[in-house]
Amino acid sequence: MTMSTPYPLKIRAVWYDKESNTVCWVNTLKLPFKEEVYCSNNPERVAKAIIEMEIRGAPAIGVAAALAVGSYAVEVSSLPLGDFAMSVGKAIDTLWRTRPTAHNLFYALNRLRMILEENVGKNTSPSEIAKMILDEALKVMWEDIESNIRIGEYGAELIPDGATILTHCNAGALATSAFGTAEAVMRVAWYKGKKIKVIATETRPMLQGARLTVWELWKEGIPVTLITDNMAGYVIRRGLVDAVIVGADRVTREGYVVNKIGTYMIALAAKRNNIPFYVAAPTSTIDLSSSINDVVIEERNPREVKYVLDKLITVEEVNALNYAFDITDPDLVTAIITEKGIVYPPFEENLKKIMKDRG
Ligand SMILES: CSC[C@@H](O)[C@@H](O)C(=O)COP(=O)(O)O
Repeated sequence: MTMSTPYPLKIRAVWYDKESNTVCWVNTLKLPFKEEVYCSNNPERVAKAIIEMEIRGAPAIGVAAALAVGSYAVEVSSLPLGDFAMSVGKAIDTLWRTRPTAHNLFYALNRLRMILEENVGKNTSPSEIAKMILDEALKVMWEDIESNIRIGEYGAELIPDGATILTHCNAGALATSAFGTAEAVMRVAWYKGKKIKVIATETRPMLQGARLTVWELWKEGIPVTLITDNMAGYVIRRGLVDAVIVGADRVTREGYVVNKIGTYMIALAAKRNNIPFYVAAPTSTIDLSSSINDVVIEERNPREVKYVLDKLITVEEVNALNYAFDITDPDLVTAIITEKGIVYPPFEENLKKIMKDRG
């Protein structure tokens, strides 16, 4: 399955290699210093890559997990049906437990689990089921790329020529399969000739902004300025920012946006200073079945806070908190840019409308 795209896919974060029947990914932990690629169809290895953040960003996690299950299903398709079903079910469970917050992971794995269960019930042969699962995983990947491009096209309309956009974390190609969400908006605006500039926050503790967003925009030729996270409020207050655009890991039915830790403070500053705060997210990130009270905010190893690029920066024994995500209230969000269109408040009502044909 291939797809021609109206814009170049200059960076691929996650893809399928047919020849070796593996999922391949760029190890984002090594960027921007080294472009290291790994390929595997071992669910445990891919799960480790997600947990340790070689692969990160909500859509990229979903696509990688789907392709891991798809390629693994093909790998074990010579097993008898019962053993095949058990092995693939176990692979889905392993990937399910990797990171708890991004909805895309559960969305993608649920699609594959449904195919497995339906067809095991019908006594379909393992090789046919494996093919269906792999095809579905590839569909998840292409849908992701397609959504990113649509998000870019819808979002670019909101961006005035010459605008300075502030973004947080990395919602670029490296957080998806190929094109990005918040960065898709910037890319398309840029390709359409809008002379935008971007301010990227460094995004402690894992530095996705400094390491990944800056690298991606640099490669694209889009002017980018790096700031520390704690500069965002002042930079906005000084009038240096025309709009904020971020991605999301999960959008709840009420329109709460769960995204990288630090997003909430930026949204507050944007509201206070009357600049728009946009969220770019595919519908695979929107979970109408979750209310804000159900959301699990991942807490990661405190070591990530105490060390920067493997260098200890504090007293080794100190306690550190490491919430990976925060929650932005719906009233701080100007609009959510999806592949189906731009959603404005009231979010609870309008998200429902846009999600109607998503099922
Ligand atoms: C298009 S990616 C949107 C989000 O996944 C992104 O902003 C983010 O918070 C990523 O967090 P990470 O911990 O790097 O996986």
